[in-house]
Amino acid sequence: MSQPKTPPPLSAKDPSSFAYPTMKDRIPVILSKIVDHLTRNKLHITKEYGGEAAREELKAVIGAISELRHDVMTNKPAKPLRDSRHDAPLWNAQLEKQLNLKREEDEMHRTEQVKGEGLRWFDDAWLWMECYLYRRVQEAFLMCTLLKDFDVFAQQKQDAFKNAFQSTSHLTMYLQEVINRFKEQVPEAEVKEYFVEFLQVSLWGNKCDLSISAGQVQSHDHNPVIHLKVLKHKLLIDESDAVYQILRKVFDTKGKPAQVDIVLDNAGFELVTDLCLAEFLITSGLASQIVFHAKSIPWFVSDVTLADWDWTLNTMSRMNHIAISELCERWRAYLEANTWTVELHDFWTMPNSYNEMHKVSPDLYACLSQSDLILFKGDLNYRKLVSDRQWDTTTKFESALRGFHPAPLCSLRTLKCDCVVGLRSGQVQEAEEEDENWMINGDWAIISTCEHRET
Ligand SMILES: O=P(O)(O)OC[C@@]1(O)O[C@H](CO)[C@@H](O)[C@@H]1O
Ligand SMILES: [Mn+2]
Repeated sequence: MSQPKTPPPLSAKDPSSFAYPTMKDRIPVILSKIVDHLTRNKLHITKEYGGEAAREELKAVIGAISELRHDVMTNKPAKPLRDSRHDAPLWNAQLEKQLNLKREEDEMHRTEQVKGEGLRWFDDAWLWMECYLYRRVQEAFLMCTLLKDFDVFAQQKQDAFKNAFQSTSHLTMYLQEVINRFKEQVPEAEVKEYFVEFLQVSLWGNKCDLSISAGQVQSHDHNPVIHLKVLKHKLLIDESDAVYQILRKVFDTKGKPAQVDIVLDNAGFELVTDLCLAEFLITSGLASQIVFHAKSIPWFVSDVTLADWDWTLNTMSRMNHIAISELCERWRAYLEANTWTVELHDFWTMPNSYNEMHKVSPDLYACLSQSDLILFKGDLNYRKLVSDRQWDTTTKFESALRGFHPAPLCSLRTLKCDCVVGLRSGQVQEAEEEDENWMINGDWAIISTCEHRET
């Protein structure tokens, strides 16, 4: 396949890109909410984290986040990280590399007035700057001793989970029925129907992301399975069948069920939908091993950390709800038996697109190469799969992966930013006629897959 020329990355220097309102409005709001949360909870945090010393640290954190907010709003150059977390040298080396690339480009296009040194919020690649922003938020805490492991987003993630109790109740009771159904032989057509249902519930679980809503917890009391029918026409690309065939084929090639990797996105209800999908994959026999990939630091407000994983399972296991508590017992058993494992890797919280993984983190690329199917959840993962470029929307998904083929993979993504590939020609117009914000409001989605493997 002839490779299309790689277009430039999305950037806030383009006022028509969602990068611009993100840098101009959304990120300052997210940073203000962090300062508000810390200020409002000063007494509680001071008490819980060690008295006067914690109060002093809290003051420093609030100062650092306020300064970061001012830096974004006044387009100051990015600074090297000062904390001693083990990923800081890699971040700073990448910052230097981006700077050198920028100098070379400025040399080449001398026409542009060089705005002075540095990567800037409103000038450079949105993906790089936005990932760097969340790592700078972490830096403020990592500079502390008592507060270094504080997750400033934890409360919002926990509220989001509690807020979704109705949907969680509907989904888990439905899953219990399906588990009972599989006590007998289930015809192939029915297995596939259930697969598509749980895959699409997990997809739409991605609408619940707190950074897009700048922390506003969305309430939902609908039944997620019934709701699929309403959402169907907003599924712009639906390759569910192809994803199912990838799993079926594993039996023929390996003679046993698949290993499925799930690169998680948001905590809260989205994590519940991912756990239910993973349960279905084991119950149906489509998979015998699930590897979940979580984040090693708080990320993009709502992404799942190990602490969120533990909190969610502990909270569910204590809920007075028969389906939820029975499912939690199954899930604890899967974790005990290593049928389910949860892994962390710093690459997931670096700024790199996934076509750079084999260079930056060859160990992770090798680990993903063991998988039979990698499910990437959410918008940020999609952006990293396609390098956050301004592709022509009819570009093939495989081309946009730019050689990232550790194993057959699938993106389950609701659209929250202005980059998308794999559409039919004319599909953009159809969506625009119905919803001018179709690319950024999370109401539209895609299920895109690429079966190619290159280790
Ligand atoms: O990955 P997720 O949780 O689906 O979305 C991440 C996100 O909220 O952050 C970026 C914009 O700030 C976009 O990628 C997207 O809107
Ligand atoms: Mn997210």
